[in-house]
Amino acid sequence: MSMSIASYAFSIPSISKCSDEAIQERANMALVFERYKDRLATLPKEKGWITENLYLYQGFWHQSSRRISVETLMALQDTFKAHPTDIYLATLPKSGTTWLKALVFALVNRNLFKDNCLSTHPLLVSNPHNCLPFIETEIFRDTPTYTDPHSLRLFATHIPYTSLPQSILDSGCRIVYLCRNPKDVLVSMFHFANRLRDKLLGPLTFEETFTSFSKGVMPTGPYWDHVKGYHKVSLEQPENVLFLTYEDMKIHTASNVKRLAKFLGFPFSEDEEAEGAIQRIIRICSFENLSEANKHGNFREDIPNDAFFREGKVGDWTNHLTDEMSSILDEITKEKFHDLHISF
Ligand SMILES: Nc1ncnc2c1ncn2[C@@H]1O[C@H](COP(=O)(O)OS(=O)(=O)O)[C@@H](OP(=O)(O)O)[C@H]1O
Repeated sequence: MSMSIASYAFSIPSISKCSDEAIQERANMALVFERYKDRLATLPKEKGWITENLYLYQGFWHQSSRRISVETLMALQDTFKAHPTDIYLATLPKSGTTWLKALVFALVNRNLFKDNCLSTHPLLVSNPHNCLPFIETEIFRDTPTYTDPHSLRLFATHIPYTSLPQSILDSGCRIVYLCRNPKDVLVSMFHFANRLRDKLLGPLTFEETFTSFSKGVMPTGPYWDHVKGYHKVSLEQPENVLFLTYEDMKIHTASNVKRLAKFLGFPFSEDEEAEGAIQRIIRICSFENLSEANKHGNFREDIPNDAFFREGKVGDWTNHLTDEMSSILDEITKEKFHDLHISF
């Protein structure tokens, strides 16, 4: 299925949330948590990273009582209706979600924000997470993000492939999966969790996060099963699922943005390429530009904007993992990915 930009009306999510909406959202969240509390109580649990516990549901570990949580997943599985034209950006947390959201938002909306209005480009005045929502948070909204039934809907999700709401699996919509070296995911998650973790729970040590990660216990982990689920379907249904890696995106950014645009049905014309449209998008979404735009303010009441921007580099794990830790993760990855061609 190929689309042209002209054939779709975009509704860009509203960037500032008024306080009435936020209050309503919190009330809706409380109702969802209440509805699934009995099921939650039956699930095995382990010590959490950001929240006190993680719960094992359908083979993956999830937080509870948060916007992205096991109760939200259950509610989505019960009620979420996908459209065949939806686009989902799937990632394990800390794999480059924010960057991918920015790139996809910038490329599909490129005709709305040309050079002359760059200073007001949504990505340079707001957090990419405001521009492209997670389906996990849609469940709490009274008014859906995309109100126009004909608009193309762009969503992100951390849900493992095998737990996606059935309507997404049945809809034939497109999914982009971004995967990152497990050692950099671990390090990024370690820093993120310690920033966001409730102070009453005390800080996490790197050793304990390493042990949990190796056992597969991290939000929406095991890491390896999450990656394998999407990788398998990208081989079976390449027209529906595009599999990318953060590391390759870093080295070959332009060719990957071009590939993304084609896969999503928004290919760059020769003229656009010649006039530098791809480079413009890459520039807007660079770590430097996005982190500068998100130096201040909060994404949510409990999440500062700058928590999503730390180093933005490949290989920061060398500053955190001992040789022994590195070999252990290499061994697990080799064993779990032995039949896959994924390189970082
Ligand atoms: N524009 C851009 N380019 C490259 N890298 C970027 C960019 N924006 C964010 N980052 C880095 O991505 C890491 C955060 O991961 P996620 O965005 O997946 O986090 S989240 O799941 O949405 O919470 C986190 O990685 P670490 O720096 O290694 O912690 C961010 O710094």
